[in-house]
Amino acid sequence: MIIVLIGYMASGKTSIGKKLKDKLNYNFIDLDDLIEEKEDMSVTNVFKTKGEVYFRKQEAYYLKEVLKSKEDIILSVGGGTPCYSNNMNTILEAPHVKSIYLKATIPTLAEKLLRKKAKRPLIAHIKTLEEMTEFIGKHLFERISFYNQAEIHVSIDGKEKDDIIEDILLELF
Ligand SMILES: Nc1ncnc2c1ncn2[C@@H]1O[C@H](COP(=O)(O)OP(=O)(O)O)[C@@H](O)[C@H]1O
Ligand SMILES: O=C(O)C1=C[C@@H](OP(=O)(O)O)[C@@H](O)[C@H](O)C1
Ligand SMILES: [Mg+2]
Repeated sequence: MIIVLIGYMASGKTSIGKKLKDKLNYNFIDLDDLIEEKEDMSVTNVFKTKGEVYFRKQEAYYLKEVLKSKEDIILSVGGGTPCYSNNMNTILEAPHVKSIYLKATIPTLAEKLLRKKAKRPLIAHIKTLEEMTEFIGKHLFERISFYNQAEIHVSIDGKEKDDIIEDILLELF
């Protein structure tokens, strides 16, 4: 089975995916890390030197490549992955795939992202909690219809990573 973790930036896709992999003894792939490895460049530098459109093309290409695998994989995608290039349908239609939305409220995301914005080119320029809250409000509104299509929804607000993993396991098995 391939378990795909989706959700907004800083909802915990990468870090929860890494922990879940150890629990389930699955392989782990982070789509951003895979792109960085293939491009031999950070996501920030791909955005800067090649542009977002190029990044989205690579993202869609490597998503399809990973979903072809027959192995057990936890796949953490980027926050934008489900929202471009028909990728959400690709995820939903792939055989042996379970999609999980790590769902968070705007205040949770704004507070986290203000501290963790440096490596996220879409929000790195945002300075105050107020601006971050306004940006996420608009951005999440554009994206939520994609995220909501995931088969399983798990709320992350106020939870430790281990509690989120428990909730995911309860939903999965
Ligand atoms: N439930 C949580 N409690 C505390 N910190 C968290 C939690 N989930 C994620 N984090 C931290 O928030 C940051 C962003 O998480 P990350 O896994 O990179 O999110 P994503 O891949 O969805 O952007 C990381 O530093 C991570 O360790
Ligand atoms: O939301 C987005 O469009 C993006 C999210 C990032 O991944 P994380 O959600 O893991 O931060 C990364 O793919 C890139 O910076 C674009
Ligand atoms: Mg990530």
